[in-house]
Amino acid sequence: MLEGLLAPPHTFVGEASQRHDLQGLPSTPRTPSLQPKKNTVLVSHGRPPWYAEDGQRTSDAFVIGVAGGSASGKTHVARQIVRKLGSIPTIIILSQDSFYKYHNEKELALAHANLLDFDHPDAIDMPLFASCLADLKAGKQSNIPVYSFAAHQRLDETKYLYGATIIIAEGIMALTDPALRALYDLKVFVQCDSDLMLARRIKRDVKERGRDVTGILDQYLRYVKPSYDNFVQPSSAHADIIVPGSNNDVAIDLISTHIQKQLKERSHNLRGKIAVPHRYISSPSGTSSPENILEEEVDLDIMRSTPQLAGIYTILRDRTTRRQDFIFFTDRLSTLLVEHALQYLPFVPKSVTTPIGVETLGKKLDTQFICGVSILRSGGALERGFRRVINDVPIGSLLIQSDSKSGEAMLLHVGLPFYIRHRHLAEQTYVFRRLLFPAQIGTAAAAFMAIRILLDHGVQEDRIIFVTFLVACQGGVSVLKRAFPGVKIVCGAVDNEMEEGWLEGYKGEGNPEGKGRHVWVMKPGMGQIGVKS
Ligand SMILES: Nc1ncnc2c1ncn2[C@@H]1O[C@H](COP(=O)(O)OP(=O)(O)O)[C@@H](O)[C@H]1O
Ligand SMILES: O=c1ccn([C@@H]2O[C@H](COP(=O)(O)O)[C@@H](O)[C@H]2O)c(=O)[nH]1
Repeated sequence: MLEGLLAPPHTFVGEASQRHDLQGLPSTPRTPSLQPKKNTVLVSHGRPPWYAEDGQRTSDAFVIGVAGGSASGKTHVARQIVRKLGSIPTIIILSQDSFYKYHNEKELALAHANLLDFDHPDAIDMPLFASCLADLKAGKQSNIPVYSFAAHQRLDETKYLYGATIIIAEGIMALTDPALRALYDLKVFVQCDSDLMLARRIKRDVKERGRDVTGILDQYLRYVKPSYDNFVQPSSAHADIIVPGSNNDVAIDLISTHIQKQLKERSHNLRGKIAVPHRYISSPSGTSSPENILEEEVDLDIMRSTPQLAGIYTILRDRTTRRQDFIFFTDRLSTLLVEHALQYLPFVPKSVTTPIGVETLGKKLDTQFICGVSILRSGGALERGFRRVINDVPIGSLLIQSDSKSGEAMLLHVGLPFYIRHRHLAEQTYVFRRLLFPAQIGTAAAAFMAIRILLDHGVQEDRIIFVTFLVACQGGVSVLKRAFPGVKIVCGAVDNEMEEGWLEGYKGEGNPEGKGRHVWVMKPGMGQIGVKS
């Protein structure tokens, strides 16, 4: 009995990362709903690899700090930069407003009477702002606070963010704090006339923040203007670029060009490096079979072949197999694989008393922290087996696809379970195992990316168990093990390697002239698993 195979209670706070497609956005906003949202990972066409062949991250996110008075146009500048950058894979506009401190009853009463100073640097939780920004810059996840302007309060939820190539941190105090300034690659100050800022603030706060004109003016004279003069305006001395608060298209063009140049210098082509078969495997000596090479040199756990296992694979490879049989045997195979993979979970001795009163020593699972992550869409087939073997297990998903032009793996969606999203859980779980499910390891590019994502979140390498139906390319899997030696790879079968090929006449997305397409194909005669769904 697998006692203890229960998920911890799901006390979810915060949302999964929301992603917004920027493709097709007009160059000037038409409706507010088309504005790039703050505190959300904005995705254009997917995120290409952000790590090298050795599995290590190649660079931090590029961070821009944008400061200026209230309603000077900081958000407008940030959004225009996002629009101009268009094809940048992933961007976050991180707002300092999220980091206003929690207010007690007394402070709330003052806030609603416009008697609380929100414009002093102490009103903002600067250490939290800096640590969230530092995590995001370093490619880690962050669960940032959510603040309500209408309620003047930090809410009981957080927002999960992960995976930005560029971060624009904006706020009135974005340049006042030395710890924040140290995180920026580019510092921008938006300079605007005070009367224009006041006029804009009245319009905006009435429309968007549930305020009345008298209250806005009281607050402005008491706190906003003095703070601007004492703290905000002086911080412009730290800026690399001063941008005007209106008619600022030229300045935004210059900033965008600078960012593009910086990113170009950091870019690289990963796939060309990791998809080389046999790159790290010495050539087979004598009669070594692919299975032996993989088991000995790559430390792969290939399930022992039994007549029943061979029978299942034969059915799955048979082109005449009916759809319902294919699904049935896929489920059976996934159950066998997951049962086999459970050996990597920690078990401790447990003594129980039997119905006839005899004490007997057994085992019990020594962790509650188990979850699954599927790589969509092929990994979905293994989920059923996983659910059958482990009760109530949370399963997340990653959508990773190859770019039609470059062949590079592209991350399109991250939907991770609660305790991978929260770093303190991921890091403290010394008994934690994560099961990761691609159906088939081919070039390993998607598997490589999936492992990097888990490591970015704080999951320990030796607690990642990679379960797959088929290893189809020796080169791919060896590169994977070379980069992440601690990861366990469990598979049911090994097929001959895949070949890189050129599909002549392919006409489609990214290739309108039909000049052909770079593809990976199985060598002639090889069966395919997981294509009949
Ligand atoms: N360059 C600009 N041209 C026209 N209107 C602008 C410009 N910059 C900002 N605004 C308007 O001013 C208001 C406040 O701008 P916003 O970017 O929200 O300010 P901040 O983020 O600095 O508080 C918004 O209604 C915005 O549309
Ligand atoms: O509960 C709150 C918190 C803040 N404010 C005011 O907001 C601005 C900063 O936001 P911008 O988007 O940069 O304008 C600041 O001047 C505070 O006075 C608030 O009114 N209520």
